[in-house]
Order: sequence, then C-alpha cells, then structure tokens
Amino acid sequence: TTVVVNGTASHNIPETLWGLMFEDISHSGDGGLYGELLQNRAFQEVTPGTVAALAAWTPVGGASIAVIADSTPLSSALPNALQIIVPDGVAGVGNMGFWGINVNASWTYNASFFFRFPDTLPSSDVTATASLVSASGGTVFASANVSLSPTADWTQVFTTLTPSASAPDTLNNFTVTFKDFSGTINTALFSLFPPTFMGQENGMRADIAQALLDLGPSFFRFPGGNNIEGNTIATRWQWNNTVGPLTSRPGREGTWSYINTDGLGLYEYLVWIELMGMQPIMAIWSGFSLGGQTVANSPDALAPYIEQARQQIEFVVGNTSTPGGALRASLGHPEPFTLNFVEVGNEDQFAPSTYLYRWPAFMNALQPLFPDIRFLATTFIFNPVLGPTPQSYDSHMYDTPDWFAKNSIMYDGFLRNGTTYFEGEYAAISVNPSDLFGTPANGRFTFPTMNGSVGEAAFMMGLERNADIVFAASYAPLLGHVTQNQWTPNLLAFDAGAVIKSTSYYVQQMFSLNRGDAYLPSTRADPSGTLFWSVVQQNAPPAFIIKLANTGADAANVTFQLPAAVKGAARLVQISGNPTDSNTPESPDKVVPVTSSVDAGQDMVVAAPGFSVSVVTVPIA
Ligand SMILES: O=S(=O)(O)O[C@H]1C[C@H](O)[C@@H](O)[C@@H]1CO
Repeated sequence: TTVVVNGTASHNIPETLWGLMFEDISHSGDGGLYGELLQNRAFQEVTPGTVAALAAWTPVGGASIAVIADSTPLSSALPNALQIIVPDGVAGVGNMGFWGINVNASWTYNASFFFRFPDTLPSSDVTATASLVSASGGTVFASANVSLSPTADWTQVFTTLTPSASAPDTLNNFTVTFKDFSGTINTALFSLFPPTFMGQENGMRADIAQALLDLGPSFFRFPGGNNIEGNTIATRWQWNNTVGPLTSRPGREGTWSYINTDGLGLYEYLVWIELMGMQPIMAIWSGFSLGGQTVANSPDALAPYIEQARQQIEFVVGNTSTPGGALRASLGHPEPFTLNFVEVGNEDQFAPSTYLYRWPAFMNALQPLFPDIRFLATTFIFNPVLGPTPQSYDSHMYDTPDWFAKNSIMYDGFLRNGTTYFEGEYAAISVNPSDLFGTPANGRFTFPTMNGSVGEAAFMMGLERNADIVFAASYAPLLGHVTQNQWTPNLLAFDAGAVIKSTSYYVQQMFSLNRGDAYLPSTRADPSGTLFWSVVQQNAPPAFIIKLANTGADAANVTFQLPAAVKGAARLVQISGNPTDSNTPESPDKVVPVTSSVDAGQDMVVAAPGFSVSVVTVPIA
C-alpha cells in the first residue's frame, strides 16, 4: 500500500482534541480517583439500624456497633453516627476500605474521626488507637493513639499513621480501638487519606491521577454521564451539595447502584483539572432523570433548576462580587476557573421530546449570561431539530471493533456549517453486534482487547481527519474497580493497590502524546479494509507524525510518500498483540507499546504487524 501525503494542511489540530470523560461509575470516584480510603465513611444516605448501613464496617474485639440517627446529629447533612458499645479489653471498629487498603511504608496517612460520649461521661480522657492492620489481624503495620476528652459534644480528632512496613497485599483494615474504656461512644465521619496527587487537599489518589496525567489530556468531562442525571429528580447531582466542608455534604444515591459521598465535589474537580493542565467540559442537569422524571414544560417548574445551573456556572467563573465567586474565593480560588464548554444534560436522545423545551429553557436563560461559553446539546445530531440551534453536539458510540473501523469515515460527510462535535464517549465493548451490552459469555469485553483497541485507533484516525469539526473526543468509561463495577471494559482498571493500563489506554496515549499541529490530507483508506492511517505535521520540532492501524491479522508494509525531505532517524512507537489479548490484574503488562528507532526516508515505509497501532515521528530536514 502506498499513501501519498499532501504538503498543504487541511486544518489545524484543535488543542482540545484528546481528553478524559469522567463520572462516578464502577467506583471510579469513591474508591478510585478520590483519595478517601474508607468506604461508607460517614454513613451517608443509609437507613440506621440496618445491616446495610454498616457496609464495610465490622466490630473488633467483641464491640457491638450500629448506625444510629444521633439525637444530636453531627450536622444536618450528616445525621447518622456509628454507635460503638465497647466491652472491657481491646475493642472497637474496623473498616475494610474499598475491597482493600494499600499499606505503603513510604506514605504518611492522615486519619480522623468525630466522637462524642452520649451517656455517662468517662471520668478522664479516653485513649483511642487508630491502626492499619492486616485483615487477618495478625500484623499491625501502623498505630497511633489519640486522646478523647470526656465530652457529649461532637469533637474531631486527627492523627497520622506511618507504616513500619508495606503490606504484602491490600487485605488490610483501618481500625479504631479502645483498651482502657468500656461504655458507649458515638462516632461519625471517619477519614483515612494517603498522600494525594500534588498534595491537593481532599484530593486524588496519586497513582490513578498520575496514570491519567501520563495521557497528556486536554479536557475533563464531568460529572456525568448517567451519574449527573440521578435516578430521580431528587437524587440528581447538585453542585451546591458537593462544595464546602465535608460535614455539609449529604452525599446522594448515585445512578450506578452505590452512594456517592460527594467528597469529590465541584471545587475538588476544578482544582484538580487545573493541576492537570486540562480544561473542564462541565455538565449541568437538564431536567430529566434516568427513572423518567422530567421537569414540566413551564417557566415556574423549570426556574429553580435553571437557577441552580446558573449558580453552578457562577461558582466556576463568577467574579468575587457574585455569591458564587465569593464562595469559590472563600474556598481558596478567587480567580475564576477556565470554563469554555458546558453540556446541557446527558444523552437526552433518550428524552428528545422534552429536550425540545428543556434545551431552549436553559439556553435562553444561560447563554446571554455567559456569552463566552459554548453549550453542547446531547441529543442525536440535528434530531430533533432544536432551537436555538446547537453550536455543538456530544455524540456517544459503543460498538464492536469492526464497527469502529468501518465508521472511521463517520464525520467525513458532515456539513461544515460551524457546528462542532464532541465524541464524548466511545469504546469497542463487544464482538457481538446483536448483544453489545451483554455479558462476557456473549461477547462483552471485561477488559479492552487488542482487537477493540485497533478498531478504536482506526476510528480515531477519522476523528483527526475531521478535527476541523470534531474538537474533542474521549474514551468511556475511564475507570473501573475490578472487584465492584457496573460496566466493562474501562480504559483503566484498578483495585486498592494497582492501576492496570489497558491496550486502549496505550492507544489513547499514543494519539494524545503525538497530536501534531496540522492535518495533512493523504490517500484515503478503504473503510472496509484493514489499514487506517493519519498524517499530521508537528511544528516544534518540525516533523511528520504518521499513525497507522492494522485491524487485520496479516502484517502489512505501508509506504508514505512524504511531502518534504526528512533527516536522521525516525521514532517508532508500536503496540501489537493477538486480537483477544488484554492487560489484566494477572497480566498487567501483557501488551505494551515498544519504542524504537528506524531509518527515516521521504518514502517512509512503516511495517505494521497484524493487530497493531504504530506512531512514527519523522524529523523534517
Ligand atoms: O447505559 S448507558 O446509557 O449506555 O450508559 C453509558 C452512557 C452514559 O452517558 C454513561 O454514563 C454510560 C457509560 O459510559
């Protein structure tokens, strides 16, 4: 195959082209990116007196424990407490983390909890011991004493834990025990944090954040995805319940079958996005919830939700003379955050008839107030016809590897009429086109496979070719806990101790770290073939960057006739494997990219193994 590469660029590569889509799904927030190590730390949204309320908590040493609605609640947002009836001897309570706790001797952990003595006050201070122990109980990796004064008023105590050794696995618990006290003590809002990414307060788990930073992402779409919608209107994501002290955050029933603490809240998202060098694509709730509840088509019905969205945006960009800006400043960020894109809802193609009035209601109220923000519609493209006409749409595609290869031409025929597109969610998820969202037994991927990843690469060539109208694209979902998830495959799998980079992660990285500045048109690939490519020009240092995907089993050599003289050696980054290969917890590095140096030639021959993606950077003379 010979590809003739044009020397005149058709369009620049937008700086936002490759980025991240995030929502709290499969514990990607609580138990994943968000640094808190304790599960069910504040007994939020649980029913006191039930076993479920005690999720992740167990008694230690004969204590008896129950979640109660304390007659003196810690706060209105956190009304539940963990009541511990402590017998003589060493006893207390333990937490198993999110299916494990990573005990690392090089880390200093910050532990805290609230307590009060509801009945008879002890005659003197009570010593509580916070510890990191093996689940078997055999090993204490770290412990520290805190002194509890005899008080009936909620009091927070803090300590640090520095393990004497790293644990051999993540089967470890955090415990709080008493040895010289017997009686009743109420506790609330426990917390155990490891060092966070770049030291952000109430921040992110460092290894996951680093893996995301290593993608060189330009944007971060949040907070959903389905999870912004809520199963009901009452349980929708509400920005104001996610900012301020943790004692003011009630948490909510997420749409992925678990309670969200909202400890990862709007302010934490925005600070972290800035630390990562990304920009937000922030969603506002658009009046529709997954259970079908929809805000009625009347100004009075819609007004409170439009106002809440207005306040959400004002919190992000308002100057400090506005309530939102003043609140943001009080939290530590007087400068407005960058906000160029706001998405109105999520996947409203499932509720198009009501989006016909919900979209204009939000747009007509918000666009005049925030003229510099580009609002994205979430229905199918131009279907239904909306007013005002959306400037941008968010399109989602989940399909087979073959679909993605064949549809690398998806945007080729789109009108160039000023409308821009965000391919906000895409992934090859199954080899079974008639049961895409089925089970692994029926073709669904548990982890991304090489077959799927090369299909995605073919599709991404099309996104580069159409980056004059496709301004952003992100694989979804981004993260999934291997033990407890509601969706596979995910770009990154993780558990309490490890992050597993998938073959699709590496494909995303190969594109994101080799974006180039301008697209060079070239001979068109056959969409029903097995070879897909793109060529971009990089300004500094001057180079051609060739990307080539081979979605077939047979190796192929492709000659790229480049439009200018080249020099020296070219850098080849290549990932290849068997079509069903995946990186898994058992074999996390089964398929990884290999970097090598190859001779550069103006007729640049790229040798593409079967099921491979290659990126060749050829220096321009
Ligand atoms: O059930 S789906 O609608 O397919 O859910 C998908 C689409 C939705 O935006 C996102 O939250 C989820 C997985 O990424």
